[in-house]
Amino acid sequence: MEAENVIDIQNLRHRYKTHQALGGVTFSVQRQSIHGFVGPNGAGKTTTLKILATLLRPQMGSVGVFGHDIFADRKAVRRRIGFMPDHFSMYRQMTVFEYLDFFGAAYGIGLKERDKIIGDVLALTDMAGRKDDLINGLSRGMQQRVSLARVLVHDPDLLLLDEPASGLDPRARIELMEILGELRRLGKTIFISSHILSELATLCDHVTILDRGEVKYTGTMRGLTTTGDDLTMNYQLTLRAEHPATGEALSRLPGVSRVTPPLPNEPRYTVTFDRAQISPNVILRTVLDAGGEVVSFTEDVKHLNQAFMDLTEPGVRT
Ligand SMILES: Nc1ncnc2c1ncn2[C@@H]1O[C@H](COP(=O)(O)OP(=O)(O)OP(=O)(O)O)[C@@H](O)[C@H]1O
Repeated sequence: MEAENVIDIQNLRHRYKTHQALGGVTFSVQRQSIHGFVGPNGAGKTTTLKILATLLRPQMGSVGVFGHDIFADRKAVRRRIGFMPDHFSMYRQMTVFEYLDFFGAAYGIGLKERDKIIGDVLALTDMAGRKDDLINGLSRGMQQRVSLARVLVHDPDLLLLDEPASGLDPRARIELMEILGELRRLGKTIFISSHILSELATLCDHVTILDRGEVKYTGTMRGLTTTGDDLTMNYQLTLRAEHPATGEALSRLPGVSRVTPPLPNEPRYTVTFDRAQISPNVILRTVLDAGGEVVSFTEDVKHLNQAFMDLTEPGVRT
């Protein structure tokens, strides 16, 4: 049986001469999740990714990938990971096909099989029409896709992507996110770093926030944005027109601790409740029974950027 977690990091520490880059990092990544790894400049993201990619030896702590020790079993780990660094490597004078063929050969894939695999990864990254183009002449977004295609050539189970969306325009970024969503559907686990939490919000199901070498949050994306302790919830209720009877009915409900009155000319209420005692469905039914005409009823999530600011400290670590 394979380990439940694809990545398991326990108390990882890493120091560059006098500088402590990672100060006891612990988190895990579940199979077939898209796990965001977010932190400001100098947080230690690239250091962690390089360790996971077996390019940097961990100094203290334990790092397991698919149940293998990252250092003792590094050959077994390398076969199952695909690492995309934060910069595009050389080989710009090659065509897209030559580049992928080169890496396929380096992985020991035979000629015939290579042609098929390269065809598949070019189709997946939507680069089939560019296979004879020189890498040098491609846009940054296209180079990122080639870089991703390269990582896929040996069909790894875990993708380690260091800031793949940096420098991309909004369209290229959205297209990249769509490709990553497709890769997850194909059964891959994706660990992806970024400076920007909101950039990963719709893509990732889990996130770890790192600041100055320390984990500030690790868990579900949803857990990050629900307010306070996990049982207290806030919902925004917007009515077509002000309707005092609805507000009164909600205030009387057991489990509802607060109903903020609507602003003048804006019939929007914030309903705070304990979800151990009452469900959003019961609240909505109460509103309808009271005669309120509902325009929307949605969870009021703490804004992602605010969550990020709350968890990380000001200033850049260099
Ligand atoms: N080779 C190195 N020698 C000395 N210090 C280093 C080295 N590599 C990284 N550092 C330092 O370690 C800390 C963590 O760097 P790292 O590159 O892992 O952070 P990061 O989160 O990836 O940052 P960024 O988002 O800016 O790329 C930083 O303070 C950085 O200056």
